[in-house]
Amino acid sequence: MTTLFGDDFLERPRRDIAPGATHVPGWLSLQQQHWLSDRFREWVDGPVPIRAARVRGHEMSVRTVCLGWHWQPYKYTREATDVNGNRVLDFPDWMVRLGRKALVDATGDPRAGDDYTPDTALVNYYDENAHMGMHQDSDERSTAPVVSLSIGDSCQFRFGNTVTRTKPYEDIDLASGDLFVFGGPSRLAFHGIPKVYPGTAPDGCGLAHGRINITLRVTGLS
Ligand SMILES: O=C(O)CCC(=O)C(=O)O
Ligand SMILES: [Fe+2]
Repeated sequence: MTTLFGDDFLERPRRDIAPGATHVPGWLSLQQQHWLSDRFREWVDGPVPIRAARVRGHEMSVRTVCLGWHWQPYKYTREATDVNGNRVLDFPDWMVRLGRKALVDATGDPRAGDDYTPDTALVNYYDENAHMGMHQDSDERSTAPVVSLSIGDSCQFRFGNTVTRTKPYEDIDLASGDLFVFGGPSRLAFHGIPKVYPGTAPDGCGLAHGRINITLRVTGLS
């Protein structure tokens, strides 16, 4: 029998990791994960193909496609000048609503999303060998929170401090459907993905291999 509040739910409660940083396991239903996986395939086939950004001459192992604004190290542009020059897809209205709901659910404050209008999404794809080094999300001019969604294989997520990319940090597993929000005093915390756990994507999430991560952000640009 499957129950709504089975072991998985009880073992992985919502948890504050640091002030302003909250992990909400299982936030997206399987159906929502599947729907987002389908959208991912449309974005990949959009005007700007998914690509590995080059950071100081090295290709990242993660590949990224963007909505609203195109991120390239270390700026946002409307046109993907480091790919094919095309303008990226518009940021969808439903993603604004999704971001607002995420803040409400992560904080428990029904008003937490009222002033939140994300205008860019970085959509990352990790194959089984991909990882992301410790970094800050600091190319945005706004201090509004980052909303992060995970679909597919689980990964190890390292969430650190705002001063150094080294310890203290905490390692947390992010699974398919999980929400992670970091804002306030944690907005500029260093974080990274040391590894993906291949073969851990749940049946029905819409992704057979690898991991999709979607981060919603406010660029502060106009
Ligand atoms: O994949 C993740 O969960 C984090 C991605 C990330 O930190 C980023 O895109 O800046
Ligand atoms: Fe990041």
